[in-house]
Amino acid sequence: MSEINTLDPSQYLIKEEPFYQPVADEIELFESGYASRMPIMLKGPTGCGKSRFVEYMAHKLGKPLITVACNEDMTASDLVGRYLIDINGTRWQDGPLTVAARIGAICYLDEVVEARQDTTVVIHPLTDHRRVLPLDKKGELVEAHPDFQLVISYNPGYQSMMKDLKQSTKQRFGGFKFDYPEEKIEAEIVSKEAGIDLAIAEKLVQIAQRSRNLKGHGLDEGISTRLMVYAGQLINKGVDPKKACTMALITPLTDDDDILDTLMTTVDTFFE
Ligand SMILES: Nc1ncnc2c1ncn2[C@@H]1O[C@H](COP(=O)(O)OP(=O)(O)OP(=O)(O)O)[C@@H](O)[C@H]1O
Repeated sequence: MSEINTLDPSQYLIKEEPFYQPVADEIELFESGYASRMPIMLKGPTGCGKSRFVEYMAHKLGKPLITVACNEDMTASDLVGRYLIDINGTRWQDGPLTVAARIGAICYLDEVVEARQDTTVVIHPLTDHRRVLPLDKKGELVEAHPDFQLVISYNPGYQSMMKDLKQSTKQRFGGFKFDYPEEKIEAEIVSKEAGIDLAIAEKLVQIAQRSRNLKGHGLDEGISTRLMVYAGQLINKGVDPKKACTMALITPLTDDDDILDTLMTTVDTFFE
């Protein structure tokens, strides 16, 4: 692929408005943060709407969105770029962070805490008054486009001493604390996303809430909104609700047979 294509912002625009159900005043606050291009951190459990929120905001602001799923094997070069060798010799290829800084995209680093600390520090000069990205290997200093914004997410539940952001990284961001929405709102989200009756969505939420009470008592995480949407989609396709719950809500959650039995009993009380 030629570099011209990589730098075409239109390919990163979100064409259709994603459905996002606000929980409080996060939309207005994010807009205010964006006005000063404040780097933003989204904290919260898996599948609670963080990525959807960023997609929605990128669409609302009319800005391209470049998302990077971070992992522990990721190096700074994966973000910034590297030299590649091909038949024509050596050429530089920008990484996603560099592309975003050049074209003025919102760059979303999902699960940033997974990346090693020596990788995360590359964002430092981009997230203070300098707004620059040094490409050391290339000998170039990229000045961020005026529209560029950095957004990161992480799940504090997975945090350990080894996997945490340095204070010097944390204190470069404004933050939003996400959680699963309150019952009524979550049922509306599941009903709308999966195309099922509100009454059925409410039952799924009840089951999820029971599982969330088991967090720390045999479960690392309770059932997420995402899994409920999966269950709802199966029900929408005519799958028996009990089977849908087993497949989408219960089986992926744990390998502990006792907990699986407990959760299945909960499903039985809501769906005959
Ligand atoms: N407020 C919301 N409005 C609309 N849909 C939502 C909302 N919250 C959750 N969802 C639904 O839940 C799904 C999972 O949300 P999302 O992918 O944003 O999770 P996440 O918090 O980014 O998770 P992860 O940390 O695992 O990446 C979405 O695809 C969407 O169907």
